[in-house]
Amino acid sequence: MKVFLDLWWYFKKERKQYGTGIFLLVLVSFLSLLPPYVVGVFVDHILEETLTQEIIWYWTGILFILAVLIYILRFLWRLLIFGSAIRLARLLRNRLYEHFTKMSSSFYNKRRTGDLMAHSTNDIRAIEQTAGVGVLTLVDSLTMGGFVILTMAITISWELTLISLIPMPFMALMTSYYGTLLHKRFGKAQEAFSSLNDKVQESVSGVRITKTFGHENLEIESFRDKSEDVVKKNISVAKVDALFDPTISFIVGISYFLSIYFGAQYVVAGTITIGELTSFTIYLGLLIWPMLAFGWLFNIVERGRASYGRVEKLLKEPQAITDKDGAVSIPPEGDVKAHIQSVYYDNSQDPALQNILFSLKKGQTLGVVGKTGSGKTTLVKLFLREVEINRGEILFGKHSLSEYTLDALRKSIAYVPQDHFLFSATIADNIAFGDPDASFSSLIKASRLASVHEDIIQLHKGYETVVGERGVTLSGGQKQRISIARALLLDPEMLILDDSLSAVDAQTEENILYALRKERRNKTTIITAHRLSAIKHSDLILVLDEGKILEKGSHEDLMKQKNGWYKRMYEQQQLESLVNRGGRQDEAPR
Ligand SMILES: Nc1ncnc2c1ncn2[C@@H]1O[C@H](COP(=O)(O)OP(=O)(O)OP(=O)(O)O)[C@@H](O)[C@H]1O
Repeated sequence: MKVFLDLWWYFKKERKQYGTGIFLLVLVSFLSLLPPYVVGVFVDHILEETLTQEIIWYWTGILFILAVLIYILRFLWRLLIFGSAIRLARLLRNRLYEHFTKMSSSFYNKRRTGDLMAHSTNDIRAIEQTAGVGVLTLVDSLTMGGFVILTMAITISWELTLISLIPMPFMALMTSYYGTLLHKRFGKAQEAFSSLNDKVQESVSGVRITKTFGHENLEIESFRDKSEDVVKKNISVAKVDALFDPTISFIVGISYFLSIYFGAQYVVAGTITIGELTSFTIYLGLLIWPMLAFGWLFNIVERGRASYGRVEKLLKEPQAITDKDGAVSIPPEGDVKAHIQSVYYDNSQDPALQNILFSLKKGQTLGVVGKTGSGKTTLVKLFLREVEINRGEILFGKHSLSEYTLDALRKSIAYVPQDHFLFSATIADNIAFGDPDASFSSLIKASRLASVHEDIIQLHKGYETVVGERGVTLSGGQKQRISIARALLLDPEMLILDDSLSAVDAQTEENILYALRKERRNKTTIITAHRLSAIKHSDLILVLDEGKILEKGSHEDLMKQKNGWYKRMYEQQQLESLVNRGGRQDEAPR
């Protein structure tokens, strides 16, 4: 029952709804006691031959009014209690979602997507059940059970009531035992479901690679295993679940047996009337529901407790990177001065970056190159505060990056990641993602700058073409350029292109870079690349190697360094480009 204490904050918050709902529920329980009493009255009148038409009209009239009243009250309490439970689910779902959006990439590296999806669906549903059906069964089993027992004891016979209740403690023992068993098995079933969810997510997103490697059968087999596991674990839950009803019916059956056996003797002895015994057995029938409800209550509460525990644990997971107290909320603007002594990833002993010093005037372009794994992405992620600097700082405008709110940074900086992502929406919506109110002409302008406008208008519905998983398939280069257009639409103070030109051809790359130089004259740009042509025109170029600066300067400076990495790479790439063009020198050297 601890889960009710855990949810107390919500019950307090919705106290009006829950209070009224519970009051009506208790009222219904109370009103339900009348019909068995009326049946007893009828039986005794029939036996005593005193039943008149007037008595029939009187009591059936009362029963009719009662039925209508109970009908309305039942509708109302359902609305109040279940409505509040649904709102709790919404609240928790939104909290989880909000939390997910705030978590850093290391959180997602540790967690499986399927698991997170299972928490947002199954666990929330189990909590909703606890706050709805759980509250109903708790209140109903206690009040209805209590009222019925009291009525039987007071109005008929307390001795017979005690006798009929003898089997009940066994019911409490059994349900508590089943409840514990269920808790364990439900936890395992939930884990298996998470794992299946994860498998589906992974298989669907990786279906192309699976096909390419001809691993369909292996995938199908592994999916079957997981699915089989879910079935097995759910059946083991169902087995315990299935024990509840028969156990309770059996125990209630014994109660019936005892009350009829002893009740008949009381009637013979004249202690109670036949009408009263009839009422008594009907009351006993009314006890079945509260007892069943009590059994279910354990079941529901156990599930709810497990689920609430998991959701709470997730919500308590701290955000790795948060705003400082009194952080500056004005979006940064101005020069950049980086003085990075070291940057470590959580799980790593070696620094991902060390001793990176450079300055950039507002409006300048920084090019970052280096071997794969040299730290280029890590460096640009510092600007977004996706990764934190351990020692040192980066000044952007008047303050260090860590002194701005994350919101302010996001407003100033637009980032085009290596692994671009398009939503299942129209191209227009994808581009307008950062500014849904942007005018159509600004979308076109951004697309032109990103050299993707011509490609878009060739599609059958132009900007209204749906892309992403359910839409047309675009080439890697087209997706990259749409991602660039999405960032350019914001006309950000700082634009970061993280190897974002890798999938476009040399000519398109040249066009985009030319457009950026022209349009973003006063705005800062950072470009990381493997192809040196993408950063050749930068005001400052950093060559990184194992997280350190190997070379630093403009293209001209670096070309002067004899046997330098940059010079060698540039010449090699020039040669490759020449070979690719079939030895034609007609294009400008890049
Ligand atoms: N989330 C992470 N956790 C731990 N180590 C990481 C993480 N991300 C990157 N690294 C490590 O940090 C180093 C720099 O990686 P980074 O991605 O910045 O290199 P990069 O130059 O951008 O590489 P590429 O050109 O392949 O994109 C690598 O050794 C990498 O293994």
